[in-house]
Amino acid sequence: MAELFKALTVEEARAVLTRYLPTKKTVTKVPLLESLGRLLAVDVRAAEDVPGFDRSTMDGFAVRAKDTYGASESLPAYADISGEVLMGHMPQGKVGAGRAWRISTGGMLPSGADAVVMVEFTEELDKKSILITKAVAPGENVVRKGEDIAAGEIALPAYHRIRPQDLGMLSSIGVTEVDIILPIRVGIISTGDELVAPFESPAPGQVRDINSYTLFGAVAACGGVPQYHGIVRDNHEELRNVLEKVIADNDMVLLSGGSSVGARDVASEVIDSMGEPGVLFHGISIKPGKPTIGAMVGDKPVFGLPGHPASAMVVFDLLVAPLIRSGEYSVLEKDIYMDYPLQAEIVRNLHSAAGREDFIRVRLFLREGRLCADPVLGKSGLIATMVKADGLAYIPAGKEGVEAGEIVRVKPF
Ligand SMILES: Nc1nc2c(c(=O)[nH]1)N[C@H]1C(S)=C(S)[C@@H](COP(=O)(O)OP(=O)(O)OC[C@H]3O[C@@H](n4cnc5c(N)ncnc54)[C@H](O)[C@@H]3O)O[C@H]1N2
Ligand code: MOO
Repeated sequence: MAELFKALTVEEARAVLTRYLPTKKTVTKVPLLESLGRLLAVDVRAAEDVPGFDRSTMDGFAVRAKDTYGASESLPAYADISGEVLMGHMPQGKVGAGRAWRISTGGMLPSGADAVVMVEFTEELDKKSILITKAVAPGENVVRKGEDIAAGEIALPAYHRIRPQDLGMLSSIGVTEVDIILPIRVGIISTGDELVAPFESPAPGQVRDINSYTLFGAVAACGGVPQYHGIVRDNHEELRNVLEKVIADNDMVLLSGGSSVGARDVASEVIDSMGEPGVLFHGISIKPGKPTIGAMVGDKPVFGLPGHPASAMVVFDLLVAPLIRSGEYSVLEKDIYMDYPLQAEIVRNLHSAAGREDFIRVRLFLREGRLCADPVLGKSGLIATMVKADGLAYIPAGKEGVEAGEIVRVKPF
């Protein structure tokens, strides 16, 4: 069992978890329209070219580009109209020298033609002939066969999370069923004698449960399947019994509260007693979120998140979200800066102890075109601080605070 509050750095916590995390994934087939937001289990290759033929991207005339060379308004090129492309049909015939075929946007280019002149750059002399007032280069106003994706190419790689545009790509290559990784089921438990459900009226000394709800939303937002398991009292026996069932029913468990060092803080002892290897660390050198427990019970990660609502969300974001999102546990080793893509000017001085990574809730705004981050003041027990914030700013361990005007890295919510 890990020593109480021998705090690890985030990097160390990620590394120790990574050592124990399972690599297995469960794969299932779902209809294309049910795959949105899921992770692909395998590389998906295109079996055929898309488009399957050269297509016009404009309404106009299909021509041989070289017949238009030098054409201008003052010296137009002349062409005979020798055919018309019907949408959805293969043109019967060939575009010969000095000829043009009427074509609509999306129509199949007739053989012989290699470009399309937009209708705006033509003048119809009569039903049979046009003047072309602008030259086109070969391939102009045309999408080539296989230009969207070529037969044999990987359309989408394994572990890719399917977005709306990916549904379009899959439909274009005729994929109607998709192999996805089954989303991680995450059991959520709130602990505390003071907690009541949201539909209850809290008596003096009681508060409504917040963490089950924020964590439920956070799991779903990452593409996991949250399972609400309610409130458990600060009691060894009760927590053990609930935890046993929740671990059995899920791939991962999130407990919140009882992770500190108080007399009622039972989480660490109970988690450690559930099975090997047990608690891997208890305490991370971050603010907020120091009293965090990371454990594995068999091949299932179990996290004891701090009770303060903002702290629980910050730790979730740091350690839990990457696991759920990626479906591939090794991503925990990724550089933290990858997650903080924005650079913003902090607008107040902030203190931070050296040797501790700080995650500051910030409001974002633009000042004279520059992105600025204004820290949201308030304790980590206040959910309103998360509600008012637009993101988290990151202060690395090596820094003893930041001064107004300094650039910080920010992750938007
Ligand atoms: N002497 C010390 N006290 C505390 C320390 C410390 O280092 N020494 N750490 C503080 C920090 S930082 C945090 S964070 C909290 C962590 O506490 P626990 O994880 O043990 O959680 P609890 O004591 O059960 O609760 C803390 C706080 O959060 C409220 N809470 C808990 N669960 C929920 C929930 N589901 N919904 C809403 N609010 C919740 C609870 O009522 C407490 O107010 O410990 C500090 N103390
Ligand atoms: O870590 Mo506590 O989480 O600072 O509020």
